[in-house]
Amino acid sequence: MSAALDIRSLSVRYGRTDVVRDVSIRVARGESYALVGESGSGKSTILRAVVGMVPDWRGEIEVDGAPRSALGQGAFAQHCQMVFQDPYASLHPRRTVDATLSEPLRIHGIGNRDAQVIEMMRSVGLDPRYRFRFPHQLSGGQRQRVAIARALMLDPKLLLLDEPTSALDVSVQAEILNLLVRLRAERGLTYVLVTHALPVVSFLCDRLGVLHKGQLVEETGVAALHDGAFRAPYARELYQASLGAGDRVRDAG
Ligand SMILES: Nc1ncnc2c1ncn2[C@@H]1O[C@H](COP(=O)(O)OP(=O)(O)OP(=O)(O)O)[C@@H](O)[C@H]1O
Repeated sequence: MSAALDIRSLSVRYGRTDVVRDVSIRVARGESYALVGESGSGKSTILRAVVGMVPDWRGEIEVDGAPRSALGQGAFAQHCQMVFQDPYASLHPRRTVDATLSEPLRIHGIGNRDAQVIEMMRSVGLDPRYRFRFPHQLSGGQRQRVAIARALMLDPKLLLLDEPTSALDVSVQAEILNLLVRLRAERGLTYVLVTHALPVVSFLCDRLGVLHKGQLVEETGVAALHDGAFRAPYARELYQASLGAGDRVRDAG
């Protein structure tokens, strides 16, 4: 069976600098995979390459068995969507929740939009009476629920999550993480998550890849976050630095 996401020998350059070097990652359908590593290691760049937001890249990217380049923008949007760190920046300030959620349906010529918007709002835990509110009239957590809802409107199976909770208050982070766990189970989603927070990885993911200076230095199951069984020295360092944080998120989650 083809993978949800198959990245082979991906390299990305900004100007003359290689920021991602020869990275291969295969994420199975229904799996939740985390990319971790220090700031600037190239995590977000990999997600951006998948969604076509970097100009200078080499390698192969397949989504659901189809080469990224063979999927037009419309078809790609039905397979894969990205959720960004800051929902305030990623939502149009002058669009209501209704306008934001109906737009993908309108672009794709999908009818029955009112009912679908209301159903999706319920599905992400947003009261439908917020339907005609603007982003500034919502809390941070509600805004991130709108961003997640927007990503799901076309029923894609692959979600790329770029630090989806790190811009939120700690109390709200747990709510959004729980929502992501529930949505994955209900909809059979595949996640690729970028984060600095290893406790979030334990909570949400099955497997993780450790990036260091643009290279994938280790891939392992999340059990390594409990027993510390990392092989690569850099991955061990990252794990040691995170010790103690796990209990806090497990309690919150
Ligand atoms: N548009 C851009 N132009 C030039 N360099 C960029 C651009 N975007 C990112 N970079 C550089 O590419 C490298 C990788 O950035 P990237 O955002 O992928 O890292 P990251 O691991 O996601 O970091 P963080 O955890 O801080 O978000 C960094 O050195 C960054 O400065």
